[in-house]
Amino acid sequence: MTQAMTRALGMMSGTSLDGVDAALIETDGVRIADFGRSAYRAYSGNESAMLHGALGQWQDGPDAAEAGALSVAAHAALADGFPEAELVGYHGQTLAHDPGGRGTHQAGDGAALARRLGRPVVWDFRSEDVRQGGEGAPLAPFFHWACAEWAVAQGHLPRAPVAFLNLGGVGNLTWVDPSAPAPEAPGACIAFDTGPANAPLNDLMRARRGQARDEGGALAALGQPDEGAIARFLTHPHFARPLPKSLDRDAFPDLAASVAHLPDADAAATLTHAAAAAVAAGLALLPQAPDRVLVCGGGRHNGAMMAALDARLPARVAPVEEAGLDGDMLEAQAFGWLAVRVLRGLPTSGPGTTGAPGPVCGGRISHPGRG
Ligand SMILES: Nc1ncnc2c1ncn2[C@@H]1O[C@H](COP(=O)(O)OP(=O)(O)OP(=O)(O)O)[C@@H](O)[C@H]1O
Ligand SMILES: CC(=O)N[C@H]1[C@@H]2OC[C@@H](O2)[C@@H](O)[C@@H]1O[C@H](C)C(=O)O
Repeated sequence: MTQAMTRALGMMSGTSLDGVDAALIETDGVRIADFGRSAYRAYSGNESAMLHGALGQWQDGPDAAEAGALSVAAHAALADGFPEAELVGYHGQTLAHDPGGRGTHQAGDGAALARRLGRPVVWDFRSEDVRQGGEGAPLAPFFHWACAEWAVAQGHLPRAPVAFLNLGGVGNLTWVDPSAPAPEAPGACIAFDTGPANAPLNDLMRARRGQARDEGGALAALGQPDEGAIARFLTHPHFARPLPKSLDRDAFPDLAASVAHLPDADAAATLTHAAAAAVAAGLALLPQAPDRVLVCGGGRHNGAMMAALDARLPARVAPVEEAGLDGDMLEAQAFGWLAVRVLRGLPTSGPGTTGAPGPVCGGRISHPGRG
């Protein structure tokens, strides 16, 4: 039986703390019928500074309520431009993530957003997975299965295993078999957080140059990576952990310290190559290497990062646009697609993606007027 399609708006504000992405998607929570328009709202300097100051805080932290209110207001302003969306998927701002300890914290009250928008909002996507013993992240992998299935149907990809690599503040990778009948089917998706991606590089650029990022990878392209520092970085326990696994944004404090003595360009090149080396270390743990790695997220705009991946991965590396997808909006689309899955009672994660013991139906639905 064919399920009705829902037009959902997915919204994501990632670990880079640069702003909020929003994108429309039409789906039954399994297949993608259509992608829609999208928008981005950058955080102001003050907003970004506020959120940076709140990083690491839990629900009872001194700035958590203010960060949550900021997040709700920013998302509401963006969602107002999408009156056609029947349902909203709201990720919230991750401030802390420690699935084996205190849990995971995405600031922002979805019930407040639902009241403000007068539309149902699906939110708190990660807690249930953590409660059931999973990592709570990454959650885009089931959507990567849907993207692969869509791209195969459109003739953009062969029906063969492929990997999606997201390079945000943190990196995550999904190995997908588009022949699998559903994302929760055993063997359909294997996913994990690769390591730091852009966050340490952004922090370096902010500290040394007063800039938000290494535009295009121009600075890193002028430097030489310190291979000794990269080899030490790869001794971090994360890289020996079995898949799947997730990370907090600031899980690698020693990495920044290891480039402190280097000139700016060499420091940028080292952090860029460290991100790529982390991906290579993760790929080596997969039972079957993909022959193509499709890159999404802001890091694919960094030429030095793409060159480093090309040099270090045993696979062909290409932006996800090669498969007809929008690499800047994939995560926002993911949370629209996941919102529809929550509405339909379908699983949002499972053993292959978060290490949960079985399929997990995560997410909470808040209806306007009902809380
Ligand atoms: N033109 C560019 N040149 C260099 N780097 C870029 C460019 N555009 C984006 N980036 C990098 O990508 C980052 C944003 O990526 P993205 O929006 O995918 O991350 P995010 O959604 O915040 O994070 P996450 O995937 O961790 O949740 C920027 O902070 C910057 O480091
Ligand atoms: C806890 C958390 O917010 N994790 C983010 C972060 O940013 C990238 C990586 O680390 C990934 O695990 C996740 O985001 C994406 C959207 C995910 O869940 O797939």
